[in-house]
Amino acid sequence: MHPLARTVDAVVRPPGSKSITNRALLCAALAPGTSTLAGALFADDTHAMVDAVTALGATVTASPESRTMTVRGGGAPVSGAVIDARQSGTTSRFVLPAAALFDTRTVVDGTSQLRARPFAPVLDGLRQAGGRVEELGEPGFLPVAVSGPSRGGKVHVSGAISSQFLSGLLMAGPLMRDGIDVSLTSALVSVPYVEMTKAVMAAFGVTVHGLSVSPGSYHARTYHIEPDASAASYFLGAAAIAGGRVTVTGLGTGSVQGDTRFADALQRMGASVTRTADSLTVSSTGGLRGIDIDMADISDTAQTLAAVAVFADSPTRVRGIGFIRGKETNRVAAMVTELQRAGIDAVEDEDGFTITPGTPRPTAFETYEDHRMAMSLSLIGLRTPGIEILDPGCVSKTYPDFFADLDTLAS
Ligand SMILES: O=C(O)C1=C[C@@H](OP(=O)(O)O)[C@@H](O)[C@H](O)C1
Ligand SMILES: C=C(OP(=O)(O)O)C(=O)O
Repeated sequence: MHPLARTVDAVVRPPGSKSITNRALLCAALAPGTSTLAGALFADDTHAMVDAVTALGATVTASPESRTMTVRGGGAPVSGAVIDARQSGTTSRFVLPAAALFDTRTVVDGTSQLRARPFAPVLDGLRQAGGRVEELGEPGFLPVAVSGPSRGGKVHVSGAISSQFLSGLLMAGPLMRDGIDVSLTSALVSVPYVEMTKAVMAAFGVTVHGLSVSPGSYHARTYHIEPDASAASYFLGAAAIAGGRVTVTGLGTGSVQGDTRFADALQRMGASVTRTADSLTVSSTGGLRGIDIDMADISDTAQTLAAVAVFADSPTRVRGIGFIRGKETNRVAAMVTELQRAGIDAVEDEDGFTITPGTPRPTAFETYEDHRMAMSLSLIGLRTPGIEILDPGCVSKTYPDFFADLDTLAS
């Protein structure tokens, strides 16, 4: 990577939201009729979901050039379906309850990385809802076989390690005989993602009251997907690090993505933020200060903030994100280890990390098969010479063209 020669002044539009694309694919697959998803993300995680809903009986026609997916929904899985969710948490956690709507047996599996991530809360929830669950490996982990039909009703689920379990149960809920009524047994992390689930379900004709949904049906429709706000965090972070201005289009004040709040964190650090109905702009003249911030709601942007924190003039403490140790990698340990590798004083805390600003030395960063390690650490290369990102191809999980788009900041 080469540091930027000057401040940035760019307008970018990241690809479609992974989280919205995967929710819309599932809701469309459960809706009789044909839906059109415009602005969809084409990346490993959404390809995994396309394959998953196809195994559940949907027909998906994808057109990468026009960023459109057409979904004929309302089908049923063939007997003995095996779904490979690859590295995708959303795909795996969302399709398990959907597969358990049907009386056929479906196996859900993934890469060794996904096999190491937790699944117990959604499996417990499914059992309470009357689904049959067989853990084919270690209890609480993939691979898992499910069958139904789940009758639904009252279920108690932990929200402490992921909100995806709750989102998956809610999306299958209207097709359960008794609907579903979820009670949380702990505080919920990643709360805005549950609001997003409700918003996408509502768009496909299903209303969730609190965490309760009555029996009903989804309705096919044309649905427009916003650009990905987590992906946008790298460009907004770049404006803070390099100075200058970046506008992200398509992420307006009405966005359903909590990660747009990353801009508020940058504002607290001293950047300026402007929001319009269709855009989000961060500008900075330098002089960032460290902050103390709870990122439990927006944890996919914690690594981005860590990269920005390196260039502030006082330490940054990120709290509330202990649960990101169970993501693609142990993100708390990985970020601290890599910043230390660059000579930065970074310390792991029980619920996050503390980063003291410094001057990074030239470093080849390990990325741990974690797209967000690669994308966030690349921001350090915007200011520091001699930064190399190892295994850069891991960004294909959510953003295959990331490095090409990052290069546009230099033009
Ligand atoms: O529901 C979703 O689309 C997501 C929820 C979050 O996960 P957790 O709820 O596991 O924190 C987030 O990290 C992930 O990238 C996408
Ligand atoms: C945690 C992530 O993804 P998932 O849980 O969907 O695999 C992510 O994209 O940062």
